Amino acid sequence: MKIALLGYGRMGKEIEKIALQRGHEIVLKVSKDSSYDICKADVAIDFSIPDAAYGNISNCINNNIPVISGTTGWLDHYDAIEKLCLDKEGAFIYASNFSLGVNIFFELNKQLATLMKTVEGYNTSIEEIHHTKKLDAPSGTAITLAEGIIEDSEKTAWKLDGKASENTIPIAAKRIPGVPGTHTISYDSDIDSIEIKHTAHNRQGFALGAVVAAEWLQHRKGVFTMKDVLNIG
Ligand SMILES: NC(=O)C1=CN([C@@H]2O[C@H](COP(=O)(O)OP(=O)(O)OC[C@H]3O[C@@H](n4cnc5c(N)ncnc54)[C@H](OP(=O)(O)O)[C@@H]3O)[C@@H](O)[C@H]2O)C=CC1
Ligand SMILES: O=C(O)C1=N[C@H](C(=O)O)C[C@H](O)C1
Repeated sequence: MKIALLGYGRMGKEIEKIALQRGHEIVLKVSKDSSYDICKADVAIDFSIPDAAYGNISNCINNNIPVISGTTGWLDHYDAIEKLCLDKEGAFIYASNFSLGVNIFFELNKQLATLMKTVEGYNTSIEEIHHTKKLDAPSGTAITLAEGIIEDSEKTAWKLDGKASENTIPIAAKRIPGVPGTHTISYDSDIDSIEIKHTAHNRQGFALGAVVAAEWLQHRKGVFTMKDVLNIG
């Protein structure tokens, strides 16, 4: 597969290593806001910055190139991308987190939320820890986790770094040098606490998931998620 890397930072470089190991070719490496010819690629993988993701993704779809995006912090435009992709009969996958472990964790989070609905007296909260270079907060993964809880509980919204009301889930975003990504869901009562936690030890899982998703998407049309790719949930 000929892959275009839209964003050649920490993730772009990690994806390059894994793509080469799996026998693919990197035909384009884009960093900064520059013009580029996407048409030489079979598939594009966007791990750029929040302000650039919409432009990168729409450029791919308009040129009929299947595109994977892992960039977080641009989801105000997600519906517009979904519509563009369906109108143009393109192929697109967004995931806040491409790692297999986190996608299993997403399912575990939903199952725990369903169980916790049956008991009283627990306060729900989410904590995410990332490296200090991260541009957005809360993390896309923390938002997906909050949405998973909201789907099957009385909670209706999440709130960053503030005091949550009864129906909102507080998300604490911490920044510590070198941390690839740690997410914890806690249910605390006066009697006890229940926690589930995912810790990424490095970026390999995110990168492998993105390359596997690109391989899966190459010959498909439509808007998909990692649940489709991994066939879980
Ligand atoms: N979904 C997932 O599994 C994961 C998602 N992420 C997300 O991926 C994104 C990238 O993370 P990370 O690699 O750590 O960040 P980096 O800051 O290391 O890389 C971002 C890259 O995007 C480049 N860039 C800037 N403007 C543009 C543009 N217009 N078009 C293309 N590239 C551009 C930057 O170039 P320059 O340095 O020259 O400015 C830089 O190379 C973040 O949103 C992060 O949250 C991260 C890990 C996993
Ligand atoms: O910026 C990062 O590094 C990460 N971003 C993603 C997110 O916002 O959830 C995924 C992962 O946690 C690493």
